[in-house]
Amino acid sequence: MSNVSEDILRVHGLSTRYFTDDGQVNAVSDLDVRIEQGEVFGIVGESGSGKSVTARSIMGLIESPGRITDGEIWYRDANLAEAVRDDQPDAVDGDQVDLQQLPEGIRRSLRGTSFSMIFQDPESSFNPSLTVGEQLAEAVEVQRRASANPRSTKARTRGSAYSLTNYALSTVLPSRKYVSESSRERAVELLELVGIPDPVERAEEYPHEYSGGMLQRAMIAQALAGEPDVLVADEPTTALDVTIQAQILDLLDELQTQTEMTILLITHNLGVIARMCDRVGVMYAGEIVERGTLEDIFDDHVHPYTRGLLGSIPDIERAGQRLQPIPGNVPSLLDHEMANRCYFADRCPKAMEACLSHPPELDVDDEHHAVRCVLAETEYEESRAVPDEYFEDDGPVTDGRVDPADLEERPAEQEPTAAVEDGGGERR
Ligand SMILES: Nc1ncnc2c1ncn2[C@@H]1O[C@H](COP(=O)(O)OP(=O)(O)OP(=O)(O)O)[C@@H](O)[C@H]1O
Ligand code: NI
Repeated sequence: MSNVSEDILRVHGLSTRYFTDDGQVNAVSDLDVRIEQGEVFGIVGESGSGKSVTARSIMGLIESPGRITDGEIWYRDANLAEAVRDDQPDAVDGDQVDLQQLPEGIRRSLRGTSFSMIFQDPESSFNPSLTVGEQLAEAVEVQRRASANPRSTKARTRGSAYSLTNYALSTVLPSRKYVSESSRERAVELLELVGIPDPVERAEEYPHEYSGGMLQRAMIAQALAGEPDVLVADEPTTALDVTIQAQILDLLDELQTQTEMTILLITHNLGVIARMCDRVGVMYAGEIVERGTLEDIFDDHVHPYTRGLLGSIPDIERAGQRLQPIPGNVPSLLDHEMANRCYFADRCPKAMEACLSHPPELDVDDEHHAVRCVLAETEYEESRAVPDEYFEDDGPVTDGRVDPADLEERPAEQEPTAAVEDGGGERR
């Protein structure tokens, strides 16, 4: 694991809302995350818990009717800090910069070079009418221009002025005819790096000529073209079949080791978390409800929701047994339908009177392990339990159970990662 306290990213009090015709959707609320340089940080939760909105907020990719309404996103980059300091002193703290306070042009210039994102659906990342090689070469070209910008140490010693304008100008998308031969060569190298056979030939092919797994690899190559410090991977393997899933996870793991980049990995699959991550945040209803190391989450969890997620993992040793989905529905995130209580209380087997006010985040035993649940401080007492009938009129009638597919898309016998249940042999 990486050195303690070298945070590359520090998200504080992040709230992202969507202002829809039905009302305000509280997609992400008061979210805190610290990600250390070089670690793989996982975010896990059921569908609709706000994982993708968190990822897009960090990337600066929230579109109307959505908006980040609150919070800070501190990113550690000494050269960026120096470039910004004069114009926007409030946005700088030592070698960290609050991305939320940067003009959109600067924020945009960081995408691809400082932050890259890969998605569940690789088709969306490629233009169907250009070859994969051409598109990768363009991505490389953007990076080449960016590294000629004042942020690089080389430019700095040559005495270029640090300014926000230089930043924005340096990463304007090049037109295709200016893509250099060396960028084309680098594109082929990238295809090779992500394990695409015959990369010279494959570079000449169009996206539709690639299989799903190959296109996923190509998208990873595209994300790596800018040598990003932080890779945000949103369900990068969900759409793939299990063997390919395992290969892509291996590839990400290998690339992470080679490049020492930091990865924010989003998934609803705790098996993927166990296999890939150093630390985890469990999301529910737009909040991180429990976070900590793998041990904290898998062995010493406090939140009944975390317990519930673990119970819903297919168990290889008990193959054939039914999953235990968490009863009840994910809550509405519409502001006017959210009661000011623990959002999980209506599904929680241990809901007590204290859960009827919204819990703050509480430390468990060390600085890494924190939970939004009164059980961090109080023992469960049956005499204080909220009666089952209490929540029956609270919001829409539940139609029974959560679809286990929301939590785990693969049947037990195909599950690629048994690490969750086998005592953690594959955990790092
Ligand atoms: N463009 C949008 N307009 C309105 N609401 C949105 C929009 N995008 C997301 N939301 C809402 O934000 C909430 C969180 O969505 P998000 O996509 O982050 O969930 P998720 O945890 O990534 O789920 P999944 O596992 O299904 O991808 C949901 O209630 C969703 O309806
Ligand atoms: Ni999502």
